[in-house]
Amino acid sequence: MSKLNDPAVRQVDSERDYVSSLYELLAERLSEARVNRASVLKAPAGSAGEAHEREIAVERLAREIGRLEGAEKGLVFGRIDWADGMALRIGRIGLHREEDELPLLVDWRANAARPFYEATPVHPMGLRRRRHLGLEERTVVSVSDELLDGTAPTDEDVVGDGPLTEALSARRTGRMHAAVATLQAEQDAVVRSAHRGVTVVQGGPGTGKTVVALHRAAYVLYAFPRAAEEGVLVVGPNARFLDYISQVLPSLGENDVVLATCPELAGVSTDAMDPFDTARLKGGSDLADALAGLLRVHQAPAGDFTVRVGQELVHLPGEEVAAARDAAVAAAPGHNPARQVFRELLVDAVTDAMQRDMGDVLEQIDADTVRMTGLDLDRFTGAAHRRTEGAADPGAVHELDLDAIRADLLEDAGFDRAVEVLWPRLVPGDLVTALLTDADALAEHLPGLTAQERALLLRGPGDPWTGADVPLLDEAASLVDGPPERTYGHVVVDEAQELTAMQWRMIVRRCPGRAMTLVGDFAQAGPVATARDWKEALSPHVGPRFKLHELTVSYRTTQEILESVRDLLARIAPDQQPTRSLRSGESPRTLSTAADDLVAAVLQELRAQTTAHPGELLGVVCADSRVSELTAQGVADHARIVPASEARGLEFDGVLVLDPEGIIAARPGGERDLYVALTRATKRLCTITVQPGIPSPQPS
Ligand SMILES: Nc1ncnc2c1ncn2[C@@H]1O[C@H](COP(=O)(O)OP(=O)(O)OP(=O)(O)O)[C@@H](O)[C@H]1O
Repeated sequence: MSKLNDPAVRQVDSERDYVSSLYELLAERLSEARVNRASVLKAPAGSAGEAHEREIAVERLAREIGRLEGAEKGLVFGRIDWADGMALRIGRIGLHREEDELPLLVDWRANAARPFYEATPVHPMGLRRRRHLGLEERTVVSVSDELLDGTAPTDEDVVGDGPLTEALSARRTGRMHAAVATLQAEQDAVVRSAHRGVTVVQGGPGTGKTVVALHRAAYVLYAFPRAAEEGVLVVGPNARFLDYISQVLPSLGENDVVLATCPELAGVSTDAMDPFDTARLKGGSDLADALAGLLRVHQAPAGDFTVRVGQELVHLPGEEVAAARDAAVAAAPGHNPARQVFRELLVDAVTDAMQRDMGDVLEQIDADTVRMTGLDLDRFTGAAHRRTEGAADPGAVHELDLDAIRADLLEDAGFDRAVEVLWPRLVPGDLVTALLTDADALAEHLPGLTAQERALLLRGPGDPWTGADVPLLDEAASLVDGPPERTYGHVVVDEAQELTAMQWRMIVRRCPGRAMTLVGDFAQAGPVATARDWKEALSPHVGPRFKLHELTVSYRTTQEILESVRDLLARIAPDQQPTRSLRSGESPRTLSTAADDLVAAVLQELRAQTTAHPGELLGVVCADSRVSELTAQGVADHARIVPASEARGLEFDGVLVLDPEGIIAARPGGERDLYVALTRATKRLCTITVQPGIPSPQPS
């Protein structure tokens, strides 16, 4: 068949004009936005108000430019056709010629695009055909059709290998790509869910949990304007992972999502690590109770309050102080803001007491005058008001004085010092230090721990903060200064099985509306995770109010690799059903070497793989302690070296897992680290075991 008669070529040609007109429209919109921004920037801003408005307009236009630029690559990827001939093109963003016209390109998140993801031959949703378009730069290079209504293909249809197969067999680049063109129905159901509360996604390795989490973030921005206005946050386990996923949302035209690790959220940077036992203990929610208990010790615990005002000593009884404390705690979240309220209440109480005392003194003077002179001064001065509590006559002389005294007291350093004794101002870190450096405080506030466990928590006053201290510092900050200023309308957490109870608290604090998408796999939990399942992790925050979805198909790990880890999975997560895979490939291989020869064996294997499969992305996963030696020996020239503790979520075409026993032994729960390591490859897996018993061959 000549090329011209080939239906695939004809269909590709027929799509090209339409797609190039979409790119022209995109370029037009982009240049309009750039021109608008330039003219806004040029316009003079006379007043501060105008300058502010200008800033807002520039920001809005910059966002729009970012959105349009982000959508450039793979702008349009789909088309749906109804039996009556109507067709819609689906793409990363929506494009209209005029606002009130039908869109030339429908945003993938729009309702109109739903059938593209949801229609099946069993439920075609009125569609005849779903078409995927493959683009190179701005040109259509392939089309691939699925017929959904049972009709036979015509010469306008190009039925072939699905685009999913193509997407899955593409080489890995070290950065995750959007899967917007090939989201599968069970994934799309989560992404597009109308549920605004807590959505949980459980699934084995490679089932697309990260894909779902990120596309869900983009969907929330599109479909839930209120949440979008309040901002969307994506939390990941470490910087390496955030870098891996960093391109996905911008490529969906979304540049405003905040990506952060827990330490970044807390604004604390630290490399120091606790031993795992200590870290796990620090992750328990009883630490939050302990910090709150310790804080209460600093909030007017008991006793009277006596303060000098001018020449007077004013005394407040303990009950009055306690009432002020309770009112302050109820009025303001946070120790320091509540201290301010407490101080004001004490000022009121002191001035009231002075007023009472002054009334008593005046009464005494009146009585003495009557006794000594027989004159009733009140009758002459009409000053009976002065004994009343003042409201009756705001002009009363001593009432004005009391106002002045109140104002003076609020400014008075001596008064503040007296308050400081009852309710000191605190710095969050000091509260954590006060708990963790004092064996008595630990014993008092963590009565549920054994002496041995408390000893694990004890730290020296000058010790650096560790990763496990970060949520404690954040907790202390919220106890001391009140809730975080920056909160979000929707929070997405990836690798959520990793979070400790204390980390959950810091994340939930940033999402007052409890609108979250949480994805993870408890079979992959690291050594510090404190919960074993979603219920345990979430019930303190939302009780049973979360919607659980399960993903069942792996799009990364081949069936052969999944088979090879089946026994391991049964040991680490006996309740979990093995995932099935859409991919099949080579059987995993195992090599064995003497300890001294490990690096040489790694280099040899990497060279062999590079020669056999040029251009593929290779990863070497090993116990963390081996990273520096491998780097020094040049392994990083051939592959990415990934410490097992940071392998979660990542993937490579080919993976070498070094010394599995070493990975298991490196940390508690090491079998789960090994499971993560063994499930990172999309194509081939090679495990190199170390046999210390085998001596290295001696050069002859
Ligand atoms: N619908 C899809 N279309 C194309 N590729 C997909 C799809 N779903 C998942 N993938 C690909 O499969 C791989 C695994 O996806 P992802 O990382 O989201 O899985 P995961 O469940 O988060 O894995 P892990 O449990 O290891 O963290 C990625 O390369 C991803 O791009």
